[in-house]
Amino acid sequence: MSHGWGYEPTNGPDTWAADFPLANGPRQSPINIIPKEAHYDPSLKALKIRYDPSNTKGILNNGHSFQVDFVDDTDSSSQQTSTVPHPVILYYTTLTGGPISGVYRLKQFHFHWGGSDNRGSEHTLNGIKFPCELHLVHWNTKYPSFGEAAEKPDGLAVVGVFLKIGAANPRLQKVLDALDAIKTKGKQTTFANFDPKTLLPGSLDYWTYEGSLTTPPLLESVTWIVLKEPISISPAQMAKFRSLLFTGDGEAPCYMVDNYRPPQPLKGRLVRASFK
Ligand SMILES: NCCOCCOCCNC(=O)c1ccc(S(N)(=O)=O)cc1
Ligand SMILES: [Zn+2]
Repeated sequence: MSHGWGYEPTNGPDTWAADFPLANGPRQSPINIIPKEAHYDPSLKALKIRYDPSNTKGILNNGHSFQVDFVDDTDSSSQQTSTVPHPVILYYTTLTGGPISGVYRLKQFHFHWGGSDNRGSEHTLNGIKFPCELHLVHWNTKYPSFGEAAEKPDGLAVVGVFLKIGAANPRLQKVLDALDAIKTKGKQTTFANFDPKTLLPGSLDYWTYEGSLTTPPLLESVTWIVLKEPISISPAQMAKFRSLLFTGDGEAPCYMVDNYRPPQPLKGRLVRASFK
């Protein structure tokens, strides 16, 4: 029985408003970015992504995409074991600067992609779709948890990176090699320390606007930071993404492709550019 939101005709983006009325809200994502209509804002700071030897928690096929999860809380469970109190030293990957104030902590990154190279990204540039888009999801540490932050207008910050077809990207290889172990919905596997900064392009020039989660519950809590410079992915590496399944073990297999929401109305929002 097919239930729950997805990307098929019966449960895809055009049907989401029925269960998630925010779908027609005033600050929905993604959007089409028109560089000529973006406003250069000299007060925007440079993005600062500080990678500490943070514990990459694992990699998961959640039935909509796959995500690499990071330790983003003081893991209380590990403090219960020993009788002798020991400091649990946890490092976090944090985002500061840019359009945001305060410290946002990386929770996970994931991708959206198409069934062929002419589509797949969520944000578009002058109406152009890229074959794939990376999202690095961070939450504002002024709130106690991701779940709480996700309900606040300044709770989340997602860095979006376009991927374009080109030479094989060695930085993706470690992620790609893990996909064999998470082919179907619900599968997860461990994933050793991974430096998410290695996935970023040379330039951190960006566009920024106030938006939302691009999947249900579509919460309007995201400051979007979309990088101007894409990173590369090869056709063979794209094929690896497309070999994942939306479906779980034992279900009729359905390839995980076209897991992107199309651009939403701007509704008067301003898109600012960090560069001229
Ligand atoms: N009170 C509980 C609220 O829970 C938070 C809601 O999020 C549930 C899971 N979804 C996500 O975490 C989530 C994260 C990022 C993106 S996206 N594609 O906008 O980057 C989409 C979805
Ligand atoms: Zn996303």
